[in-house]
Amino acid sequence: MSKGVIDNVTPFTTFTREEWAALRQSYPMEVTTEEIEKLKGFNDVLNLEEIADIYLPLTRLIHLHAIASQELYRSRSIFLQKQEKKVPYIIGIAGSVAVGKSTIARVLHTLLSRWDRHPRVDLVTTDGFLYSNAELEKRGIMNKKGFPESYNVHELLKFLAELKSGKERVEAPVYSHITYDVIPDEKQVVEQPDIVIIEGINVLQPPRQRSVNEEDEVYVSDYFDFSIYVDAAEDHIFSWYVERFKKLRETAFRHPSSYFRKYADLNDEEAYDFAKDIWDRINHPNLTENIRPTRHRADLILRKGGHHLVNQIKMRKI
Ligand SMILES: Nc1ncnc2c1ncn2[C@@H]1O[C@H](COP(=O)(O)OP(=O)(O)OP(=O)(O)O)[C@@H](O)[C@H]1O
Ligand SMILES: CC(C)(CO)[C@@H](O)C(=O)NCCC(=O)O
Repeated sequence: MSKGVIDNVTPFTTFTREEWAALRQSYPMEVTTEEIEKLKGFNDVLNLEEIADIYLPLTRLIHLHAIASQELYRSRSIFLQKQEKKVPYIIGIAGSVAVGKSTIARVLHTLLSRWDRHPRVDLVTTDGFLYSNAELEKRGIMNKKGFPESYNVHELLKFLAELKSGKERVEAPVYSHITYDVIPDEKQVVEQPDIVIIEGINVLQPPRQRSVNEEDEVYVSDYFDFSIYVDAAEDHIFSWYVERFKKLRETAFRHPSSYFRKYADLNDEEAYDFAKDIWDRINHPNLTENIRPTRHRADLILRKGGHHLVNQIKMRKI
């Protein structure tokens, strides 16, 4: 039985695409031309109706949560009779490799920045917290990239703890999909954000080792104010993985420092076989063993069908 359902009682309310899209009418929400340009800039096949029907209501919901959380914070400061440091509202986005997490994270980034109450939105991917290839080789887990043991979770927890303690300037390591490795000495600086979106396959995973000291047993998601799991049928995700792999032959794989340089000239059939091999050996087992089991920890589950169109939304009631 899944963790999200106990004796047929579920903590989620389910919306069809149509029911969810209708929520948009409760508040006038439009996307400006400037926002459309920004969204097209990072993904030119994004469907704008999808932005309007799915992501505008979602950002409105998150906006309401973020405002309520700011109010709660203010009341707490009054109760404690001291001005606490400003802390960001943190959103986690989880899901399989190639399910579309970074695309959704960027859409939310653009749309959430529109509100005066929380204009400073930052986006951080947990890819930067992967161990370097050299370290993965040393540990003999180069073929486990993306598995829980391939991340420096301690560093990720430290980063989140610093953010949530109101530290003014926090740094995160950066990963390159071109060199297929962490970039040495490059850091992403996050300064006094109102909202931080943390996107990665591992963000809802439990600690790997049980701690001797219970107080040390912290989940990455303990730092989240809101979390989203992006879901889709395996065959869709696999086809998006293959499509992206094929597209990368014309772009990232041609880059002089690309790790996959030698694959830039694969024909379609060879590219399919190569992508399928990586999928079968690494990303698919990771999805079934480590990623999908975290689905019901999310506050919201977005389920996508063909063409990346969301066809169902589950929202946590409590
Ligand atoms: N809403 C969308 N509309 C059209 N294409 C999309 C959409 N979302 C994602 N894609 C495409 O699907 C592929 C996977 O998307 P994306 O890179 O966002 O996934 P991801 O979950 O962040 O993957 P990874 O974990 O490997 O970084 C990309 O080729 C992307 O362009
Ligand atoms: C960096 C991750 C783990 C997550 O984004 C993923 O894109 C990845 O590189 N997985 C390893 C197998 C592969 O190359 O697809």
